[in-house]
Amino acid sequence: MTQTPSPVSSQPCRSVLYIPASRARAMEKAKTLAIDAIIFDLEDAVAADEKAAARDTLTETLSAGGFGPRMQIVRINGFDTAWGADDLATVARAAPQAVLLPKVNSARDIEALAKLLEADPKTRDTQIWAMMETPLGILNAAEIAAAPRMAGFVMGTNDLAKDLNARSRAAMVTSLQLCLLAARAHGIFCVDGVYNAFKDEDGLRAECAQGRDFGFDGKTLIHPAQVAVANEIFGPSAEDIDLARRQIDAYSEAIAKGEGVAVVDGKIVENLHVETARATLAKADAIAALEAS
Ligand SMILES: CC(C)(COP(=O)(O)OP(=O)(O)OC[C@H]1O[C@@H](n2cnc3c(N)ncnc32)[C@H](O)[C@@H]1OP(=O)(O)O)[C@@H](O)C(=O)NCCC(=O)NCCSC(=O)C[C@H](O)C(=O)O
Ligand SMILES: [Mg+2]
Repeated sequence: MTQTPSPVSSQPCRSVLYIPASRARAMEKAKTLAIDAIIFDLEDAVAADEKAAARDTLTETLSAGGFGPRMQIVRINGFDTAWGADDLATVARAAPQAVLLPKVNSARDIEALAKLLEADPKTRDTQIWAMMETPLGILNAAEIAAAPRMAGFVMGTNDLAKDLNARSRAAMVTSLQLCLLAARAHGIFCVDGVYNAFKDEDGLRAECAQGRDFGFDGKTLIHPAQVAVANEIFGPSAEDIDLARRQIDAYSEAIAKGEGVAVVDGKIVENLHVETARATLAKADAIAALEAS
């Protein structure tokens, strides 16, 4: 029997901001930013000799709270490094919603982490997100998405470009789409990689639009200046909402007349388009609720 994937939730995941866990002031600033999720980073953005202090700063910051509805995710170092085990102990103390494992290669990496989380009562409900950034991980995307506790993929396009020896985003499109296929098949979030040139708003806008059209839920970001563009591009526009309402109304009228198909703006509207329209409205409602909170 085929497994029915659970639908991706309407929970907004448009803007996912990385913050080095060593930067207390930046973590404080995040409480004022209109971001849907935060990745508190203990991995690449924190130098080796700052890791221990960053763990303490992170524990204090998350224990103090104040992040409201923003999803809290902690990126730890891998368990093949000297820091992974201590980072996981920090996750148990700081109690974020999710832990993000870098450089995931196979479902075994996730299963091992899930066992560790299961063993500690403080992390029994912690979800797992995976950095998709190695060639082997990309090839194993489907089994990784299906692994226990998996809630989301984050594309690591810097590491992936390095490992592929790629010089363009075009060279990574197959990898991005393999991860999207796996995420959609298993009903988990899939968030696009970062845009490194954080002062180039036009470039960011173009890459966000491409990521949205591919099907990503949102974009990982490295600077507050990138937040507004990601929220705009990955949220339904006024035109999207208007079209969704008109499609739902036209389809209801068609059904009332005993017809299975409506036409809106010269294009057919069937049941499947109405599902998409309802999802658009649900996302718009979720964003409005978030912004009102
Ligand atoms: C890139 C930065 C080092 C720039 O920092 P800075 O010079 O401090 O920027 P500004 O002076 O313009 O900052 C203005 C204010 O904004 C705050 N700020 C800056 N960055 C952030 C942030 N990420 N989150 C929250 N707040 C932030 C500053 O504190 C200033 O605030 P205030 O003083 O109150 O006015 C810096 O932006 C940075 O470190 N960015 C994150 C880098 C990072 O996390 N990199 C790792 C993730 S990317 C990655 O690893 C991808 C993946 O694995 C892959 O393989 O692709
Ligand atoms: Mg990386």
